[in-house]
Amino acid sequence: MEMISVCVIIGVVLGVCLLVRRLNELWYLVKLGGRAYKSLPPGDLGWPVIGYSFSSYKTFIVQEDPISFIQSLHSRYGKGGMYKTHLYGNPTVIVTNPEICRRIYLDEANFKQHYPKSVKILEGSSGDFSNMDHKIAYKVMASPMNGYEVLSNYVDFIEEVIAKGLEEWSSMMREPIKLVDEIGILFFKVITKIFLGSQLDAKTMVELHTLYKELSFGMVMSTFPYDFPGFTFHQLLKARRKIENTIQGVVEEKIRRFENDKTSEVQCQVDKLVVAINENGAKLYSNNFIRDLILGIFFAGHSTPAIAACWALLHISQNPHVFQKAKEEQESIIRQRPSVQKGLTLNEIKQMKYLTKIINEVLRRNTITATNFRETKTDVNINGHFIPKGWTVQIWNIAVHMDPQIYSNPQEFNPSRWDNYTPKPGEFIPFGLGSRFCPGSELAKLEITILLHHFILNYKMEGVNLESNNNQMPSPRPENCLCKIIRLS
Ligand code: HEM
Repeated sequence: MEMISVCVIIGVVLGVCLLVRRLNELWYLVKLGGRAYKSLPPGDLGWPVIGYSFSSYKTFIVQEDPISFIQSLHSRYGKGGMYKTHLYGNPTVIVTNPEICRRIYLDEANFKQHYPKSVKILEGSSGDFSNMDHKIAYKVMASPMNGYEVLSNYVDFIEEVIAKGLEEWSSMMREPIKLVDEIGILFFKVITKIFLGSQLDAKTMVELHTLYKELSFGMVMSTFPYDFPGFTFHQLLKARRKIENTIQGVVEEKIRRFENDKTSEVQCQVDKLVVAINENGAKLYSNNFIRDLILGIFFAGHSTPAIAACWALLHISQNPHVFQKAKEEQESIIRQRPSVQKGLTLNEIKQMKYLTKIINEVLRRNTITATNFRETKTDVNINGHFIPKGWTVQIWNIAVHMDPQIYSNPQEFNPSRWDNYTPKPGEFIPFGLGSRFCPGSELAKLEITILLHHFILNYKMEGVNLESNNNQMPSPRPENCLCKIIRLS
């Protein structure tokens, strides 16, 4: 009798679980209607509210293996490259097929950028930046970082910062350094110079760098975006306010300089924005716009290229044949240099064909921006699959780059796979595509190239532990990589 009761209880519990588990499906079935529901991409909406958020969290944070999440979708629902799911409170379609990723990136009529609230925090608090027409805002962001002439102007400065940085790290030989942080500080110097004209003092630079680290950590961990003491989101807002205050101080100082001295020289992008006026003589960009623009640019402008550069140093140090081939190329370029020439030129950088392959391979193998987010503006039909208006679409750049049908043996770090290889459209998307294509891509590649050039010719690395301490969020990065940089005699 007792046995029967236990079985009944277990049966009821399982039945209830099964029913609850199906509630999300039933909710969308009723909401969309049977036909529309059936033409959604294959997949599973999971539990009510939480959907598959915990699985996604587990694969990124606990297992540090986002590809296993995609592999399980492939094995359960086929390799169509579009899967419905439910993540972080939103019905979501995950896209892993290169052609569909490309199509979504380029389709501004049907898709808009959409990030979780914790990431949107980067837009700043005033709304002046996010409400600005995107084409204008993009031009303001991209113009100081693109084009042959513009970039030529930065080569000397970047080289100086990097050469000094490497020298300092090697002089602290007994103390291992946290590589990704140290490179981040160097690249921070570059981006502040480009946008502010001068560098911030060392203390402010380190403070900002630490606050930005808090920000990126909080953006990931803040699963509940509510501003209550004790919640990560609360800490996130506090960090952002501190960053805003510091940047605001810098912008106001510049405004005062131009007010006090009308002939003051315009030296950098922020100067240009501060003095810009419209046809009626009114200020073109509000102070809040400028502050929020800088807040976002500083975030994007130092951490992502630093992570890529760190991976590059680790890979070449762990692959002696790659290091040797790269060294031969660098030495050959230096041998051809006129004796009067002091430093690198952009023309020399353009000759670094093998180094370019190394950087491409890093951007593929360690896709820094693993996913990008969009939202459907209207009901959309792609390859016979229906995506309802208002759904989130996650473009999985990392899945494209780790697809064995596109890149054989994708786990292998192999710069030579780029010999005579041009990826098909959508198959290599480290910087996205379309109107939101990363405006800092050229600058990032320039910084990484100059760092590798100096490292390969003059230094080596010791004490690397590539296998452990990687972190997948917010970007796949060798978070805790400690190493020594040693100058070759
Ligand atoms: C290896 C380094 C970098 C990687 C992998 C990277 C990746 C990306 C990607 C994938 C996007 C597209 C986002 C989307 O479509 O939603 C993007 C946008 C952006 N990136 Fe980068 N980025 C890097 C370096 C930089 C640098 C150095 C800067 C500038 C200082 C920068 C500034 C930006 C900005 C401002 C956007 C937003 C563009 C917009 O929304 O219109 N990035 N980046």
